[in-house]
Formats: sequence, C-alpha cells, structure tokens
Amino acid sequence: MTDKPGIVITGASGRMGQMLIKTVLDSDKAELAGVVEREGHDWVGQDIGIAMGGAALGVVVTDDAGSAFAGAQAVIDFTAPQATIAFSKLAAEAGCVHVIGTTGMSEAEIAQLDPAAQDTVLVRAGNMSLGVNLLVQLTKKVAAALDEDFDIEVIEAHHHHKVDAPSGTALMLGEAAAEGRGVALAEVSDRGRDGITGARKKGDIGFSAIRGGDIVGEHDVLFAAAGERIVLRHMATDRAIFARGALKAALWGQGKDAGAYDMIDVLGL
Ligand SMILES: NC(=O)C1=CN([C@@H]2O[C@H](COP(=O)(O)OP(=O)(O)OC[C@H]3O[C@@H](n4cnc5c(N)ncnc54)[C@H](O)[C@@H]3O)[C@@H](O)[C@H]2O)C=CC1
Ligand SMILES: O=C(O)C1=N[C@H](C(=O)O)C[C@H](O)C1
Repeated sequence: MTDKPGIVITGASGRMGQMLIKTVLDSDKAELAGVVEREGHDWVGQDIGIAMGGAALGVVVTDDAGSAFAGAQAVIDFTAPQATIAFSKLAAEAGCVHVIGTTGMSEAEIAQLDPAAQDTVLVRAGNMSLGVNLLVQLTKKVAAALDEDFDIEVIEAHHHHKVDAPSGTALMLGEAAAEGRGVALAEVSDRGRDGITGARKKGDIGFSAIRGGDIVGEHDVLFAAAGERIVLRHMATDRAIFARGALKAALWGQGKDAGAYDMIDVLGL
C-alpha cells in the first residue's frame, strides 16, 4: 500500500498513452494503477511493460475501464471524443479526477461532459503544456491591446497522423484572441479557405492547418497590420511536455471540489 495517487492511463498504446505511462512510472509522486485500451486491441491482456518493449511491470492492459478506474484516484485520458465521454461517466462513478487531453470534440460532445463535472474534478485542455497556456494568456493581452486594423490568424502544424483540425491548441488560441477583443469566436471564426473566398473580412480570426511528417505541434498567432506584424509562437519538440502537464493536473485535482477546470487553473496563470 502507498499513499501516492493511483493513475489510470487510457489509450495506452497511443503516442500520448505511451508517453503518459513513462511519465507516471518516472514520477515519485504517483503510481501507475492501470492501463486501458479499446476492445479488440492487440495489447489487451498483455503486461504493459512487455507491450511497450521492456520488462514486465505487473500491470495488465484491460478494455474494462470501469474495473480499472475502481480504486484509482485519477484517469488521464488522451483518446478520442466518444471514448472520452464514456470515460467521464465511469471516472465520476469511481470518484476519479478526470484529466482530458482529447481534442476534436464538438460543442455538443463537450456538453456531454457536464454531468460528470457535477460529481468529480474534470480538467480539460486542448494543450497541457506550460508554454502554450502562457501563450494563451499572452494572446489575450495582445489582442486586447490592438484594434481590428490587426488581422489575427492562427497557424498550426502537426504530424500526418493527426485527425482533427484546427488543433485543440489553435482553438484555445483563437478563443483567447476573441476574448481579448471582446467578441465571440463563433461569430468571427474563418476556417478552411478555398477557392474564390472574397477579401478577408475585418475582425475575422482565421485558422490554417499544416499536416506533415512527425511535427509534434507548432502554433503561431499572427497579428498583421499595414506596415508591421507581430507573431507569437510556440514550438513543441517533445510530447513529454503534454504528459508532464497532464500528470500535474491529476495531482492538482486531488481533494479539489467537483467542477470543470482547465490548465490555466492548474498552473495558476
Ligand atoms: N491536450 C494535449 O496537450 C494534447 C492532446 N492530444 C490529443 O490526444 C488525443 C490522442 O492523441 P495521440 O496519442 O497522438 O493519438 P493516438 O491515435 O496515437 O492514440 C489514441 C489512442 O486511444 C485509443 N482509444 C481510442 N478509443 C478508445 C477506447 N474507446 N478505449 C480505450 N482506448 C481508446 C486508441 O486505440 C489509441 O491507442 C488526440 O485527440 C490529440 O489531439 C495530443 C497531444 C497533446
Ligand atoms: O494531436 C496532437 O499531436 C496534438 N494535439 C493537441 C492539439 O490538438 O492541439 C496538442 C498538441 O498540439 C499535439
């Protein structure tokens, strides 16, 4: 027995799942309490250490999330929207803090997390890194300081496996820019330009997505006016930054009141 919080990682075989497992194993503040993969995945039933190409760790990959969450203190979940919605219910039932890194969720899907946040601590962010969350605050400040003579564009680049666009981070940055300007992003968002689009509408916030190779994640917020440009940039070169942030959130959430939180809350920015 130990008094360290037990953490369950979902999406164990994924790019982030494996990074999260390593991060928890390397931490002296948390224990790996379980690992979950989707039904039918090759790794289900295998020891996670062996599945990841190392020595046995005594933790077997399961597709039974409810059983894995029972007795744990937190679930860190970087999977897919429908899986995350299902996990939110199970995490709330088990009394686990639920840290959600999954992106690509629609507004309707995000709303389906609300019941769980009534019962447990739910921390959700499209980017768990310190650098991006600081950039969010800087973006808000710069947008508030400039008027609509500065066109705002969010440009992001990611690896060729990424399935959603704009990225969760790009949307966080767009929201921050809109908030700084005192407008609703939904009213000014300009996504997916193609063909004869007409001239840029003043006040719009534009999004562009690049997909290629093994790019971990790069985000620029461009403020472009006549005669000058400001660029705020974050470049991720290692997924460990997201995993460290997620573990920090899981530990931060212990003993907090039930509710929906983000990384700005966790980092106190
Ligand atoms: N918020 C943040 O800081 C970050 C968020 N992400 C997001 O995390 C998510 C995952 O990214 P990657 O690891 O690159 O993707 P990935 O495709 O490598 O991994 C996703 C994993 O989830 C598993 N999965 C899907 N449905 C499941 C279910 N019902 N039960 C259990 N496991 C299930 C898949 O089998 C896969 O192993 C994406 O939405 C991505 O945008 C990624 C990096 C940082
Ligand atoms: O899918 C990824 O890889 C990433 N997803 C997050 C996003 O959608 O912004 C965070 C990071 O950029 C990596």
